[in-house]
Amino acid sequence: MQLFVNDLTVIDFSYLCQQRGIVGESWIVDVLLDGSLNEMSMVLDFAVVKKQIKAIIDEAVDHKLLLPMQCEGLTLESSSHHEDHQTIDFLSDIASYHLQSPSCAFAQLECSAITIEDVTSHLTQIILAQLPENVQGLELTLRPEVIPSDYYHYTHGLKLHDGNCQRIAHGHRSKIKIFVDNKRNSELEKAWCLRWQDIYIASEADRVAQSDIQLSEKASGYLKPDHQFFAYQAPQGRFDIAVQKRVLDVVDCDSTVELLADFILRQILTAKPTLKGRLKVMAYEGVAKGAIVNG
Ligand SMILES: Nc1nc2c(c(=O)[nH]1)N=C([C@H](O)[C@H](O)COP(=O)(O)OP(=O)(O)OP(=O)(O)O)CN2
Repeated sequence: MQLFVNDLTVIDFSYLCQQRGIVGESWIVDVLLDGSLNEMSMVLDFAVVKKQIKAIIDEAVDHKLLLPMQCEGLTLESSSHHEDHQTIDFLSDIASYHLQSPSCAFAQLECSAITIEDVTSHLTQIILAQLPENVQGLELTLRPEVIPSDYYHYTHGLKLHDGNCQRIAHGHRSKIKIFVDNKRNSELEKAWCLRWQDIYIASEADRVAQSDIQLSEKASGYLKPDHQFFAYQAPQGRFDIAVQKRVLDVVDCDSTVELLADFILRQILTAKPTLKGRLKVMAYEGVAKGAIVNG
């Protein structure tokens, strides 16, 4: 007997990519279970699928930075600044990134590049080990949302969030809809998707001096003149990141989707003041959720 739950959850995360740097991503998860019926005549109670399997996925990869441990450009070490924190030095083809985070903000995968197949088999192993005996098979499908228009991939952290969004390098793959006089404007949408293609979005308020950043001991040997530094203390611990200007956008607000929508609107109006009163920005954060501003 098979049991399915489609759209069980959306995994919002970032990963290290040798070619693209740090990439924000959102994958929808569908689950198919294979098993015999239990004493309730069920393969598994939907409530258990929805709560327990989702919780396992959240704990394993959601809102984390996924690390391809066999990637040559990656070095992961224990932090010398804080217990249960780790540092990352990542030399990608387009920029170098240096981070310190509580260990729970990273997920290690034994592969050289993060792919849907690798994450699927990583999660399948973890979940199968925790299912009751009558469930013998598990087929997970991870899939990006089908988006017929432009979209961007961004990575950020929300220091004020009391949940996992405080992690300084988690991200999303998000579409954007921009309307002028109630009509979609693909030119503006394309421009923002180019600007925020594989971007790290930092808040000006989190900027720190180089002397105050806490990274690995070897990081200083890799830093370039265009590295910029951001750090904050949040409930899970201390977070630090050094990012090069070419893969960075610094906003004058927090990076909640409400404030990003407002940032986009303000930036468009600064460049094109004649659009005042005619604009609507609908910014998504991952799949099927976001914020709308008019102005
Ligand atoms: N009003 C807002 N709420 C939240 C924002 C935001 O910008 N505005 N942002 C976040 C985080 O950035 C987070 O990455 C997105 O959260 P979400 O995927 O909804 O998080 P959960 O894992 O809690 O939800 P699931 O349904 O379990 O995926 C949070 N909130």
